[in-house]
Amino acid sequence: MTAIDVTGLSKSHQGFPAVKDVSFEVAEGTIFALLGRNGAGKTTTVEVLAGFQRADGGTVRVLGLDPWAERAAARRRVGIMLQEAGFFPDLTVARTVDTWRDFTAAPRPRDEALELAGLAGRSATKVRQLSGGEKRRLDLALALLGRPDVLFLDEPTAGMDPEARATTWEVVRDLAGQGTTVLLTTHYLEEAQRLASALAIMDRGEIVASGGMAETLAARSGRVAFRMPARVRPADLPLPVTLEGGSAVCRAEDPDLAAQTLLSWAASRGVRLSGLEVRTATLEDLFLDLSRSAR
Ligand SMILES: Nc1ncnc2c1ncn2[C@@H]1O[C@H](COP(=O)(O)OP(=O)(O)OP(=O)(O)O)[C@@H](O)[C@H]1O
Repeated sequence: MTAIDVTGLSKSHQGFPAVKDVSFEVAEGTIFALLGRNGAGKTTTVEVLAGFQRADGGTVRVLGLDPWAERAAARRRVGIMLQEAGFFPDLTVARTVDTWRDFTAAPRPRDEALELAGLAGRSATKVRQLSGGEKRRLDLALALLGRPDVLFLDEPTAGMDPEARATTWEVVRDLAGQGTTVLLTTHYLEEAQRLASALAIMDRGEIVASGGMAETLAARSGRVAFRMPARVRPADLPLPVTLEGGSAVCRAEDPDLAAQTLLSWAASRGVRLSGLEVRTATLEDLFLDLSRSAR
């Protein structure tokens, strides 16, 4: 079942086309990463999906509902964590959650939400005394209050230390395991690669790559890197390489095969390839390749 369906979405801000003809689908119970450089149009897309902004063109459906026209019905089933949280700084964490609970149908108990978001024990703290990462966690606790079927998380781990990030991703993974559909944006590509089963990369308002995570990465070149041996010139090697620092880097669809070719060449000449590193494409490779070609 498709939980989120975006077809031909476009949205301008004061004449500036922030999102142009964007289409993607998110399957129920999966984690989908919406990625892109600053200003690519991710937040605008999420805000349209969350019903905060009205699309200029195209169709958007969340659980079959139009998030703008059927906002009340959609809101009951989604949890939203945007980049700018509007908290009252003088309220305690507990009061903030309780105030939010009053507006939520069948909310989770306060302590359960705080525990889930990694804020257990901080109930009595005033919001102004929370760190940036802790404020993100409070935001997550509020997004989880209504046991949403769909969660929109716009840079949920911004400002968190590595341990807090890992805990947050664990929560997200558990929620998806229980059937929640999660659409998130993040600049932490390694974590997105581990967490999400599908992705779309946006650039200047358009989608430049999308699909299943595994398939999308498998279709990209992997790389073999090694320290360039003394007295060997790139032209001597059996495969084309680029020099990056002191390393020779060979991009290949099948990096294992490329490594074998290089190693047998080296063995036949009594050359040693040290620091050899073989890996399939990562999300970061894909992202950087796309950014380079977009420049
Ligand atoms: N309210 C607004 N008024 C005018 N321009 C806007 C507005 N909101 C966003 N924009 C512009 O639209 C473009 C897309 O912005 P958006 O916030 O959607 O990008 P993003 O991919 O979420 O970026 P980031 O990673 O920095 O959060 C940017 O060029 C931004 O300056």
